Amino acid sequence: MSTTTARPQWRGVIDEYRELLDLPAGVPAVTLREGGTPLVRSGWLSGLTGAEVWLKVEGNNPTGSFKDRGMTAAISVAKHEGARAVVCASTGNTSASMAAYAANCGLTPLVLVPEGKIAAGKMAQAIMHGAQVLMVRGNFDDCLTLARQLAESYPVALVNSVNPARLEGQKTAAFEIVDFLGDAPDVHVLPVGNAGNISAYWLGYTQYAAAGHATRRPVMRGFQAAGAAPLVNGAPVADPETKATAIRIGNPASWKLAVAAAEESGGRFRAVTDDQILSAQRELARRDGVFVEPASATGVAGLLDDLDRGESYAGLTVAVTVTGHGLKDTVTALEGLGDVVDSVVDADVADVARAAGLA
Ligand SMILES: Cc1ncc(COP(=O)(O)O)c(C=O)c1O
Ligand SMILES: N[C@@H](CCOP(=O)(O)O)C(=O)O
Repeated sequence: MSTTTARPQWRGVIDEYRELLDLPAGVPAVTLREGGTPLVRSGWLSGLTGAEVWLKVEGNNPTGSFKDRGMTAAISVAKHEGARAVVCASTGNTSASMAAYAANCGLTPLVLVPEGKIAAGKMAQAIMHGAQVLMVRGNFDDCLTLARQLAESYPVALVNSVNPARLEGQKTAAFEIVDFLGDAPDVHVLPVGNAGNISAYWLGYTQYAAAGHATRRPVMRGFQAAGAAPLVNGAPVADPETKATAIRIGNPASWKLAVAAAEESGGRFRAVTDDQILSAQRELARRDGVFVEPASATGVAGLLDDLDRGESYAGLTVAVTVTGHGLKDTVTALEGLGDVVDSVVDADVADVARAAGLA
């Protein structure tokens, strides 16, 4: 008989951090064991900056993005409170996540997305999990307005990040970073779209520091795509445009919380171009082996842009959230590479060796 003791499985963010989350007492967790994502040291960025740069790889969540941390909480509460159907506006990831968690507990998912602006992988996820997907002639901000109106007038629970349970779940990423590093980083860098995530991280770092688990809170630096940078411009953008479709958002719902996070932490928002984002995405894949979707590389692009501007990160500990998996949007990833099939060869070792430059 084997003497091996079974290792306890990661329980998902609600049961790992329940006492720190402001959720209804004893709410049963609808979980796909989200969270517990790796913090990978970036040799490339650490070398460039002279800092210790850690990537919080949120693409390793069950549906491939950080949204799962918030969705386990929002769907658990919705189910507990007797909802039968859930709705979200989405640029893709929220819908994939909502649909998966709704499927897991038997809720009916309804998704509103901007027509023609959703990466195929994300659309496939929502559809495979049984969501009804309605494509709206409008942008994400229009979709969110519609989703709010639906939830006000019809029996359907809204699970975008305006639902407070979402931020409760998402703040667990900050807890995990502190748990791993032993303290908060000096600086935290991340992409910003609807601005729920930067707000959730700040809540998490603040709560953990207040509870004595960290001696400090990081400086929060949020980066947006230049064509969709309302927080940088200080005004909503009517027609946001960027190849990083996940953050193609002109009027972030958590605007005030995000600005408070930046101001209270001594941080800021800056914009980077689509070329910078796509280049950062490629470099991260090639140099660190971490394949993220375009929007997810926005923080890395921002860090590189800061270096170009002469900003120093030397000697600091820096956390960079890379928010979603690269496989969600392979079309945009490959678009910039031209002909990706190097050459076709015969099934012949000499031919292969020649083509590979070995002979
Ligand atoms: C992959 C990805 N990264 C970043 C963001 C931005 O996060 P937030 O909307 O919480 O600012 C989103 C969604 O907006 C996203 O899907
Ligand atoms: N990028 C998001 C936009 C909606 O954000 P949410 O956090 O408010 O749900 C998406 O994936 O749809």
